[in-house]
Amino acid sequence: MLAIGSDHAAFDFKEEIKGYLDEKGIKYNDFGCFSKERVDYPAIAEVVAKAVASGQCEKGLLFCGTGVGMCISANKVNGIRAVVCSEPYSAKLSRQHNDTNVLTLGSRVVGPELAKMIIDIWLDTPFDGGRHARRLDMIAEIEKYQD
Ligand SMILES: O=C(CO)[C@H](O)[C@H](O)[C@H](O)COP(=O)(O)O
Repeated sequence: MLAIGSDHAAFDFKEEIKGYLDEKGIKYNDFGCFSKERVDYPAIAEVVAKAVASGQCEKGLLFCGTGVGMCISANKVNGIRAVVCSEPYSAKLSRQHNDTNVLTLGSRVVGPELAKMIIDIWLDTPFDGGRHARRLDMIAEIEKYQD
């Protein structure tokens, strides 16, 4: 189960991606927003990130105008490794090396077809583990100091 969310800037974009996920038979929980009325992206990022961090959802997809605000906000939740991507290479490597669990995209940056390609490769690429796991452990240690 994916957790997905957007602000108003990416509402139509989210609807298009939901249709794509439906075609592929990928289940998701939409945490909003539910119209084009202006909303503040941190509120959406927080609920999606917490759904992932708690294990309620396996991974998260967050969309806003640039993907940047969603990425910054999601990464404030302990256990979240969010990446903003506008091309598939970083999406793939973020899974292999960083085990990212939230992908953010900018509806004002990437078109829907490129977005679908990025989402596909991000969802399909496993974490490599090995030396990369040690580095994720180090990131988790940094989180502990913030409590
Ligand atoms: O948070 C953002 C930038 O990092 C997103 O792009 C938002 O969608 C954007 O800031 C919304 O801006 P608006 O002028 O309120 O549409």
